[in-house]
Amino acid sequence: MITVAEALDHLFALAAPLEVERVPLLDAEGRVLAEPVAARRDQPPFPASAMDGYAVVEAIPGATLTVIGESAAGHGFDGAVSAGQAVRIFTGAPVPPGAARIVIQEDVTRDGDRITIGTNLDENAYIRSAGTDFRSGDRVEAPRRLTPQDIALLASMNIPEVPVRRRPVVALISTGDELVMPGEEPGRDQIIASNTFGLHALLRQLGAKPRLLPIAHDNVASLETVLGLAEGADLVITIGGASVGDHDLVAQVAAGMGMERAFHKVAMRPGKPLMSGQLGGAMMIGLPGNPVSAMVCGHVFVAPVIRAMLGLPKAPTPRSRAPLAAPLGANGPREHYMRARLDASGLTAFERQDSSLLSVLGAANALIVRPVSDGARAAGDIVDYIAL
Ligand SMILES: Nc1nc2c(c(=O)[nH]1)N[C@H]1C(S)=C(S)[C@@H](COP(=O)(O)OP(=O)(O)OC[C@H]3O[C@@H](n4cnc5c(N)ncnc54)[C@H](O)[C@@H]3O)O[C@H]1N2
Ligand code: MOO
Repeated sequence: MITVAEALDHLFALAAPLEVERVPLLDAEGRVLAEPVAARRDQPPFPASAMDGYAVVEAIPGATLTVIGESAAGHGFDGAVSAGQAVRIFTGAPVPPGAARIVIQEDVTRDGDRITIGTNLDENAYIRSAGTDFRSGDRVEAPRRLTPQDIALLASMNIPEVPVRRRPVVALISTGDELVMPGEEPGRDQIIASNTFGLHALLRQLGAKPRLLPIAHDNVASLETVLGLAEGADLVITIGGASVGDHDLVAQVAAGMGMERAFHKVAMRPGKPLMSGQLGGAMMIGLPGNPVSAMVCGHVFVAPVIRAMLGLPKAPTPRSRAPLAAPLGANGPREHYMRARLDASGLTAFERQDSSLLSVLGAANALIVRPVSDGARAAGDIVDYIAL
């Protein structure tokens, strides 16, 4: 069995960044910017007022000035201001040449076209110089996943379209005679397919395009048919049938269809029967069927693969560190991803860690990562975890 780190290296070797496509800014949220983008203008493009008030050369307390015109946002004043004069100005409007500061209207009394400057002045100049936000040519660097804040910045830079990585198309295949879809009537020995749904949601969150294929039965012909339907996907994910039982046929069938296997079995818990390889033009990952195993492998392996396909750095799912709120026994020979709850007192692993328990996974907000052969841990010890 290989380690989790070795498995990730194999997966990264198979996961190439996808092509670049251009999308309108309105469709760019959550997409991964593929190339740096440069601002097409300065912002603000002119010195702009930060307040409603009067643009003046100098603000002498008690002085009286003549208002010679108005500068509003979108309609600047056509001229300059000289000593003894003021231009009525509003937030965002161009500051006329000659003006050195804005006196806010709260500090002024007005009588017709005359203003008198108050004696207790707010000293701020309230002028935003041209380019204080960004200059033409300033860059938004790539790769980065675009946030709503990034979209606002790019719009301000006058960039209507951005280059992003194509979303990876991921075929999701559940395998097993015992499975029916949610909403269907299960037979006596049947259960509901849950893993495909959890992974579908995870893949969407990661920015992939999941395609749910029909459930494959536990026989060679059915598996071949459904794997055939995955044609055109960038990544094929099978769920279940990965272990050693008589009906665990995924590795055998995939091999028969020409899969070049990179590895099968990883020293982790849950998730041991994980496999991966190259199947035709697609990368393939075979996930274990136990529901928690499939979801944990989704976070630990599928997520980094999708990020790599999107052109983000090839890196494990980020870990954080926190103290244990309760002690933990020693770990065995497999890296253990323990379902846990993180709150103000620290991390508490759930009592029940069986890999079939989706109710426990659903209650967890963290996976404590126990290294191979980690000794017993006391409350207060700092450990690694993955946030869920
Ligand atoms: N003798 C051994 N038995 C098992 C071993 C082993 O090393 N030796 N490994 C165990 C481990 S660890 C895991 S994990 C499971 C995984 O096996 P498979 O990948 O072959 O999964 P299945 O046998 O098909 O299913 C396991 C379990 O999960 C349920 N399942 C499967 N798919 C779904 C789905 N899409 N949605 C919901 N539930 C699903 C299935 O009904 C089974 O209950 O093998 C152990 N056995
Ligand atoms: O590795 Mo299995 O995934 O422990 O339940």
